Amino acid sequence: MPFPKAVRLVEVGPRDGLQNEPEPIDTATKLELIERLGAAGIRHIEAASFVSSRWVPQMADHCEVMTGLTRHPGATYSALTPNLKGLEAGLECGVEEVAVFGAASEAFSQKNINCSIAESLQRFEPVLERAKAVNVRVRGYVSCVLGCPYEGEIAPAKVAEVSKALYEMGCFEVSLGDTIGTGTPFKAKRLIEAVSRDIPMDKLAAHFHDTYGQALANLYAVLEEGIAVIDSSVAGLGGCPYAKGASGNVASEDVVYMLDGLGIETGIDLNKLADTGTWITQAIGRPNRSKVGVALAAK
Ligand SMILES: CC(C)(COP(=O)([O-])OP(=O)([O-])OC[C@H]1O[C@@H](n2cnc3c(N)ncnc32)[C@H](O)[C@@H]1OP(=O)([O-])[O-])[C@@H](O)C(=O)NCCC(=O)NCCSC(=O)C[C@@](C)(O)CC(=O)[O-]
Repeated sequence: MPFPKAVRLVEVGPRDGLQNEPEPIDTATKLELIERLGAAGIRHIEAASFVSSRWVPQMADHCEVMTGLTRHPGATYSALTPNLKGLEAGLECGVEEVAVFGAASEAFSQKNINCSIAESLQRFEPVLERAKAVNVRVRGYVSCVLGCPYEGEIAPAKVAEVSKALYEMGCFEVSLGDTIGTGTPFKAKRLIEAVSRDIPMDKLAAHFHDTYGQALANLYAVLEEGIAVIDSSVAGLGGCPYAKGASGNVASEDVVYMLDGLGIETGIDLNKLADTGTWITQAIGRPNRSKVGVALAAK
């Protein structure tokens, strides 16, 4: 299949990137991060998470973030909502798009959201119904699509089954999470082949972590399959609190640099994005995990 002409980047840095930070990050820093990402041309930003603050304290200021952010024209600011309680809280704070998150691994589902895969799908149904009633789009995540920290290998058929359930429930897009970054390119291709039998390619997204340094190679492989939506995190921030050792998402700067080189449009200003990566890593005292970001900063 030819490469897509354009890719939509979903920036998950403010949520996936920051949710695991041990020290509290003030709301003003999160808001400035979101503003800078918007100014760099990113038009889809996952800004917060309406989960239990006992489970994920870093996301406790979700409402202040959603109500305080500066909206760029044409941009969408979304939030995670694992259940109806999360959705109702999000709606009160003006969320315009939400995401439910399940897993292709039973053990990960239990650790992450405290229920089985089947129970999670039951929890998501009322979220989808209520969101539809108020015209809020729902994205669906599937974690552990290329490996699980507790169960090891995960069969593509299992990922396809959970993804199909989310899509049939009404999720407008299903994002496939290589939560612990163990995937490799052929495996990533086989995964997309399996999942795209039931879901149109343009309703799928790749959400790859870079723990083993494979994320860009895996993205190249799935671009060849026709994937045109990529999740990434500025400066490669992040890691999942329920996947020990998981490092951040693939760095947004690295993805944009690769896509620019392939002649694939993103609408994103790489220099502004790289400046944002330099700024946020200095602001929170983290190393910049974007090779492109580091290289551009050194120029
Ligand atoms: C899902 C729950 C809430 C279930 O948690 P639970 O304990 O099973 O839920 P519960 O219904 O039994 O409620 C227990 C308590 O939590 C409260 N509660 C219940 N729901 C909410 C809510 N929405 N917001 C705030 N509070 C909530 C509820 O009110 C109650 O409070 P209490 O009466 O004990 O004071 C919990 O397990 C949780 O918050 N988990 C956190 C999961 C998480 O955020 N994980 C990281 C994000 S996923 C990820 O990073 C992967 C992804 C998406 O990036 C893709 C990839 O890379 O793979």
